[in-house]
Amino acid sequence: MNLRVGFIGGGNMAEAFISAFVDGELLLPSQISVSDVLKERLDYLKEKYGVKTYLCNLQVVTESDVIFLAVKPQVMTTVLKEVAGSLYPSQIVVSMAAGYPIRKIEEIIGDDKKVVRIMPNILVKIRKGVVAYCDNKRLLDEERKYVKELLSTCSEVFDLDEKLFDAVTALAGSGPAFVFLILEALSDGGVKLGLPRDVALKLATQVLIGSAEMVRAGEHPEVLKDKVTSPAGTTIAGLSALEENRTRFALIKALEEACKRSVEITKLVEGM
Ligand SMILES: NC(=O)C1=CN([C@@H]2O[C@H](COP(=O)(O)OP(=O)(O)OC[C@H]3O[C@@H](n4cnc5c(N)ncnc54)[C@H](OP(=O)(O)O)[C@@H]3O)[C@@H](O)[C@H]2O)C=CC1
Ligand SMILES: O=C(O)[C@@H]1CCC=N1
Repeated sequence: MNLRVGFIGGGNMAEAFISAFVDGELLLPSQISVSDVLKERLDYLKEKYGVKTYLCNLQVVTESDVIFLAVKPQVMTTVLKEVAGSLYPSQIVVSMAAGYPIRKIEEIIGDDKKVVRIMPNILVKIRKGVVAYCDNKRLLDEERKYVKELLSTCSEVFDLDEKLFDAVTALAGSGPAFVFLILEALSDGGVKLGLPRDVALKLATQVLIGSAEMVRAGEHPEVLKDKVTSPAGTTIAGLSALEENRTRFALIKALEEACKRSVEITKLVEGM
């Protein structure tokens, strides 16, 4: 299968996918079309990736077999109502909007349409993302396979029940922002101790990458943590400060709050 792919909304996530698809040579720029309300944004995407761009969302619908909806959840209802009459049951609609359920999409465009809901993260841009995947069972096996292949070129794809999407949104969707904050804070700590800013950021980044790689290689973080921590040494002094400041609790709470917000967004959009 070699389908035409469209994006409605040409913001951060659309660019992350476009960049991954084009740079990964999975799709030709001529197979990709994008629409947005901002002409400057479209000019930027056309110049950088060579994709086709339109101010009209319906043009993307006309030109695409797979249509990614990459607008904010609060804009989804308007966009879905706009495109509903132009969609064919053969087209595949892929929504990445946080908190926007499949049943709401079907309510607007019809439950005869092929609908996929994903929760990606910004790391797809460098083809190291994760994507949670579910669909409304209307896709043919080969279509489902194609969409997942497309997504797996830039991410690890997890088949998950839609009821887990609020939790996945918190951990995987929002997660990179929490990690960027941690990286920034570690760099600041280094600067406070006298390290040059660029050295501090590079050290913090390498520590994070290496630590994640060790966990990925199979050892549990708790075991690894103990290997770093000498009796009466430096690490336990630092860990003790983290515990005193309830760092674990703060991270758990961050995920709970992000998840709660995803549920709130669902309630909000269901009233639209
Ligand atoms: N950013 C992330 O890391 C992640 C985001 N998501 C989801 O992806 C979706 C997109 O997020 P993100 O890329 O960050 O958002 P952005 O705001 O960066 O991109 C959305 C784009 O859509 C444009 N837009 C607004 N209204 C319309 C319209 N009616 N028709 C066409 N385009 C329109 C916006 O223009 P303008 O700015 O002028 O409004 C903007 O350029 C969201 O639903 C979000 O929940 C999911 C996982 C991760
Ligand atoms: O902040 C948000 O709402 C979006 C969804 C997950 C990441 N960014």
